[in-house]
Amino acid sequence: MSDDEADPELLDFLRQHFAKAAAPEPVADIHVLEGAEYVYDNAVDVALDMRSTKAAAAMISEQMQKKEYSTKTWASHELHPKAKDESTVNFIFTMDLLNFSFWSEKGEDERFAIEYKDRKWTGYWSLVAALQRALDEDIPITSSDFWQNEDECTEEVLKHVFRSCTQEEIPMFKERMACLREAGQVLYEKYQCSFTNCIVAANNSAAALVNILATDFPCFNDVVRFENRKSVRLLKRAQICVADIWAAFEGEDFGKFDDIDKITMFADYRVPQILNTLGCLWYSPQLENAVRGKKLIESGHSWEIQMRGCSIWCVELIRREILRNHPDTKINAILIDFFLYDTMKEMEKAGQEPIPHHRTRSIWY
Ligand SMILES: Nc1nc2c(c(CN[C@H]3C=C[C@H](O)[C@@H]3O)cn2[C@@H]2O[C@H](COP(=O)(O)O)[C@@H](O)[C@H]2O)c(=O)[nH]1
Repeated sequence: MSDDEADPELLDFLRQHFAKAAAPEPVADIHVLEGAEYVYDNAVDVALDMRSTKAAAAMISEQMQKKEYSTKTWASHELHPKAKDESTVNFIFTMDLLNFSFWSEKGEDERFAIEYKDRKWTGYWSLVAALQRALDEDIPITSSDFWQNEDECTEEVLKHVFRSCTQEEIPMFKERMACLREAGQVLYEKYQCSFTNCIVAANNSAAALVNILATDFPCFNDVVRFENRKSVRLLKRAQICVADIWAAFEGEDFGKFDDIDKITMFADYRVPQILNTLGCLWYSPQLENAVRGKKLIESGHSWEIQMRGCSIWCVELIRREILRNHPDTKINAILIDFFLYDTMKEMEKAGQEPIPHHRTRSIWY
């Protein structure tokens, strides 16, 4: 057994110990869907088109079957870690701490990009490439001890980790450094410096792990106030972190969750774009003009919340429609989301973006 592989007896002992010590209140839910439905019911600038949503469900179900889309697809991505051990858990935690706001207003050749394995990587993949490159350079970028060590993990070292091969540096560098410092501090204070202890404390509950992330790590607490009257939990990075672990471990070992289907779509800036392209999401003329004009939409603006909330609700309706036609399907909101994101990236690569994604700069997605 390699050092990294978890000893089942030790895991059980830790599970018992942490399950008692740090068990959050019995978690019924992550309360994301109810907030998304509220936003959908009260949205005036975004609407769902049911006919297109039904058609999308049929297309997605058929395409996912054809491509044999499953949790295995996650590790098939060239840059994603393949090892089924603690090093991958730490990689995913680091990655999803920083998995936000890669978009740029510069052209394809000037935008922030990471050079790795003789290729230029942009967007989300630039983050994954930067982390892999740092590990290749023996920089312990996925270690929370390192993040906490201000003598070793200096701003200069982090600038080196995220150095661009263009003139544009990574967006929100300072916020990313703050996320690492904060997470390192929380892991030190509450989880013996290891994220795997958060997984053990969640006791095989995806909802519990999402709530641990949202409660104990402020930079994961993606909650908005919709039109000053309702607090809505969107929890995009907390949810995608749990989903990435579930997919990377194919639902086993560190990725074993009894309630994984409580996880919703991850409200980012790519899936709303493809849902709009598929005709599922409709924008009011003012909103459509703002998106097409690549206007900056402030984080927390009603338009932004309507696009994010209605996207979560739309993917839920797609999931229910697929389940209605295929009662024994394994397809859940996570796999639908992963499929839609990957499909949108293929369209982007082919230069087929009928409408841009919306422009909001924030650490939440
Ligand atoms: N909803 C959703 N959002 C996702 C992803 C991913 C990548 N997940 C990988 C894991 C399994 C999948 O198969 C993917 O290969 C990144 N993002 C978000 O998109 C934005 C980056 O966009 P761009 O700058 O164009 O790369 C940014 O907000 C980032 O947080 C996803 O899957 N779903």
